Amino acid sequence: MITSSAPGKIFLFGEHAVVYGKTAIACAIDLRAHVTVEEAPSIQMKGPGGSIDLNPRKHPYIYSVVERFKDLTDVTGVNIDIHSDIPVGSGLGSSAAVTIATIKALDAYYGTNLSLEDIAHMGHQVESEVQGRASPTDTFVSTFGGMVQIPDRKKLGFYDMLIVIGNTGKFSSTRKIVSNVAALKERHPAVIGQIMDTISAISETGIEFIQEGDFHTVGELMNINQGLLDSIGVGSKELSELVYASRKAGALGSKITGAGGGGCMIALCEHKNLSRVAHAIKRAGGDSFICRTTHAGVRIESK
Ligand SMILES: Nc1ncnc2c1ncn2[C@@H]1O[C@H](COP(=O)(O)OP(=O)(O)OP(=O)(O)O)[C@@H](O)[C@H]1O
Ligand SMILES: C[C@@](O)(CCO)CC(=O)[O-]
Ligand SMILES: [Mg+2]
Repeated sequence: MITSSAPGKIFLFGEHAVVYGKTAIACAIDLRAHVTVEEAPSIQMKGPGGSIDLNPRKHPYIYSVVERFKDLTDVTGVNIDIHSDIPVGSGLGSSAAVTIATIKALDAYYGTNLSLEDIAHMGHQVESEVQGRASPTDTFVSTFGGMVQIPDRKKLGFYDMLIVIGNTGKFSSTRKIVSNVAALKERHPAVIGQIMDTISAISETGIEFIQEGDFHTVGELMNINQGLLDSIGVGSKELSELVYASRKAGALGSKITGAGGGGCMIALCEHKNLSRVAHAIKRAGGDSFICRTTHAGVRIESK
């Protein structure tokens, strides 16, 4: 029996634009997906009512991972059991964390000796297949941990940032939102293209201020990024309510994280107003919790 785990993530800047090769900054967080694999008569997923055979409609990410292992090795029966701390369909990279942790667990189980680069690459292929379009961000962060710049695949230094996550509790499918943005871009290529370029410029400017530790300016840039996310149709009334409540309570900046449409927003805070912001998000109807950024990427927990 082998157990692995991989982290979820937040986007400080650049979701959606990064799907079109623009710059984004994302960071791993201390919510993880845990995957246990053990010998079984067929390829199965453990569920609440017992184990069932792996099904591409019910388990698209895991199915795609297993299909890729069939190209690498002789895939024998295995039971896959997922326990994840990461809310599903909420912008915190649950799909990537589950995908990357499963790749690592199967790699150890079948002895395929994949490098971290191989794992991130396979994870990106899986997300691209299931989502239709995907940037390498979520799978890269989940593999390597820490703060990263995409598409350069560059690990930035570690910055201890105080973040409150606000969850609207509304499920959103990244696949669907990404395809809505693609359709909008097709209808208005020049307009949306320029918005994507501006988001890229925000990410690049943001890196400088993160490195200087000027979090007031980082927050200001997050607010500008939020306005542009709204403009490409990935906001919602509930997300905006949490964003404005957090700013009124003193957040330095706040924005959607991940695909949007529902799911989570993040608020960058100073120590003195962390709990005020967390309470304000709750009063505005969201669930809220303080998030720690983490160095730790994918790893084996036990063998
Ligand atoms: N604990 C889990 N067990 C099984 N499948 C999961 C689990 N968590 C996530 N998934 C898979 O990931 C899908 C959600 O991924 P999706 O990309 O839409 O949202 P997300 O990854 O949470 O958010 P984002 O991509 O915006 O960061 C689920 O529908 C499911 O297929
Ligand atoms: C919306 C998006 O930019 C982020 C999802 O976490 C999609 C992607 O990068 O694949
Ligand atoms: Mg996802």
